[in-house]
Amino acid sequence: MDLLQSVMDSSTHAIFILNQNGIIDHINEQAKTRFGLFNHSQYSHAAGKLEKDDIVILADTAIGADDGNLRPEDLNVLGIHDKKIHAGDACVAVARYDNPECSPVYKFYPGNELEYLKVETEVDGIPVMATIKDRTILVNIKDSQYIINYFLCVAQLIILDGKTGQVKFWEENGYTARKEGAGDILRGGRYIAKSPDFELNVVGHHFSDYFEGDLFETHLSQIMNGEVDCYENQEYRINGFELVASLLPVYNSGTLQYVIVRFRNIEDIQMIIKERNDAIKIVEKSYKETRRERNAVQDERTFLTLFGIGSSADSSRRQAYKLSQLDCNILITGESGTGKSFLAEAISHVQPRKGVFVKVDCSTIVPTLFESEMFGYVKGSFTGADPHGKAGFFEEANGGTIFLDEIGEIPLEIQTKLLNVIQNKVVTRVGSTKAIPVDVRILAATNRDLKAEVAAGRFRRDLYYRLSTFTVNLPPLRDCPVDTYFIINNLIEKIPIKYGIRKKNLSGEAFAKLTSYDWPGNIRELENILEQAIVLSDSDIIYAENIHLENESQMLTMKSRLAAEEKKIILQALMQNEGNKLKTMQQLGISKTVFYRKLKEYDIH
Ligand SMILES: Nc1ncnc2c1ncn2[C@@H]1O[C@H](COP(=O)(O)OP(=O)(O)OP(=O)(O)O)[C@@H](O)[C@H]1O
Repeated sequence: MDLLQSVMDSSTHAIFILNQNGIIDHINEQAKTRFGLFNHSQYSHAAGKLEKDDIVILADTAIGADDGNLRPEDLNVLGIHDKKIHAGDACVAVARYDNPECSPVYKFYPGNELEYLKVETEVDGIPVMATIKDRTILVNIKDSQYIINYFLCVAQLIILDGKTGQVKFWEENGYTARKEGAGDILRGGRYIAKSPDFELNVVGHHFSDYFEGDLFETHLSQIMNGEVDCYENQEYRINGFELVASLLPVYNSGTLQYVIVRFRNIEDIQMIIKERNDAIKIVEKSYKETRRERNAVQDERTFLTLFGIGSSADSSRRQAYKLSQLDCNILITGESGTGKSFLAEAISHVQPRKGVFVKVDCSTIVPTLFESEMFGYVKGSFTGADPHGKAGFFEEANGGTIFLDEIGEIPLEIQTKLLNVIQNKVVTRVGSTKAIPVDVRILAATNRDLKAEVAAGRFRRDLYYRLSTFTVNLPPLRDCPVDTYFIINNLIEKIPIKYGIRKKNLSGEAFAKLTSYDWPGNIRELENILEQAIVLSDSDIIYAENIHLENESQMLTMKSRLAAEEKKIILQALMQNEGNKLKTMQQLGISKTVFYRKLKEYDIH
């Protein structure tokens, strides 16, 4: 055996080496096993085809998928003419081939959500049982058992000789490569002999002669044409198997010589796919169950889907939806990053009130400009003002909604004016005495404990009661881990769109890593981590090692360190300028707005 072959065989990966024309030059033992290129069982059968009166046992988890393109009409040869059976349905049947006088025994299950399907019968005194359960197809014929495990879909076809009752064919891994899918055989195709020493020799043949997969073929031809450098850890469907492969070209003096096709360790992949499918199944199940209970309007469904129907934080979101339909003011509370702004925008989309949505981040407004920014000013009110005067945020939001984010930051004197707006539905511009009527819905949010702020005299009690009549509290992510599933699902759709990249999938392990973390930074932190993982990972699958939770905390530390440095610089500059703020901001080269925001952020008086 040559050295290259020994090296390849010692790998845990399935490897093919293709020449520059796509012809298989080398294949290792793992690849032969993976694709069923040799017979696993100790039994043999001769080559042949279906004959009239043969007994056929068919168990297919999804008609038309990984079964040699079986079509519902192909079942006619088994005496099954059922218009209710469609492509994608699961089906189990025991029947005679090409004998219209014999009635088939069969069951089918619509769609691909099959959990259990079983047929038990007797043909010519031979007991037969075929079951699809727990990702396994099990067929019992007298005392023999035939088992095929699957992850997405598979079909088992067993043929008993119509005269002798002897088993003359059964499916084994590799049936697609051998063109022995159930569809091929029911349509009259021949099957080759199996024996314990049988091996299908694919070396010297084009890869696509035996292995089918559209995306894989596209990528392979891109590599062959030199359009793409390489593909690493991409998800492909080949001969019905979900696989992860890398396509690595080998050049000699600038000319393509070979393409190494390396499939990741099979056990790994099967585990990853199983974990992911299980996790998704659990989520989908709880989603469907809750949906079944409800008979809600489309808007409510869309609204709740954003946050995860059936999640533990569901009650606050349902409450938020109900409140959105009333024209009342709403206070949204919750720790930083729990999605308060996101919820406010969602409310504005589903509420009956139309008009503009004006978002105001109260923490970024310089105290001296608060009044004019909020309520506007008339011409000549103060130096530096727009000579024509200006409408404030409330006037801008007239007829629509204003979202006051970080409402706990509003200075006391402005709180009084805000109360006036709420009670009398009018605003008075700075420099004017004229009251302008405004019709505005107020949504407000804070991560502060406003009750404590009231007790400390920093927030007006009457304003607090006005705002908090309808309060929605968003719990932190750690208190409702189920929400993480839904948010992850939203984010893995949203992030690739934001960055204009392909959608990526999470491995089961990555999913588990994300859901077992307690997310002190809530959804914002989860979003940052997922963004990093999705944008920076090279493959279409996000593995656990792509999720950098520790790095994130280092990044936060870095952020807080930078903030501490910035505060130090501002304090030093203030000292040098003996507290003169104008001189300090000039020395630092920052605008008045930024300077005052920093003073506030770092609590410098
Ligand atoms: N249900 C959700 N699905 C997807 N992304 C979400 C969801 N809720 C929030 N986000 C995202 O999480 C991030 C943080 O949300 P948001 O800014 O609304 O939090 P917040 O509570 O207002 O934070 P802060 O108090 O710090 O202002 C945003 O980027 C937002 O788009």
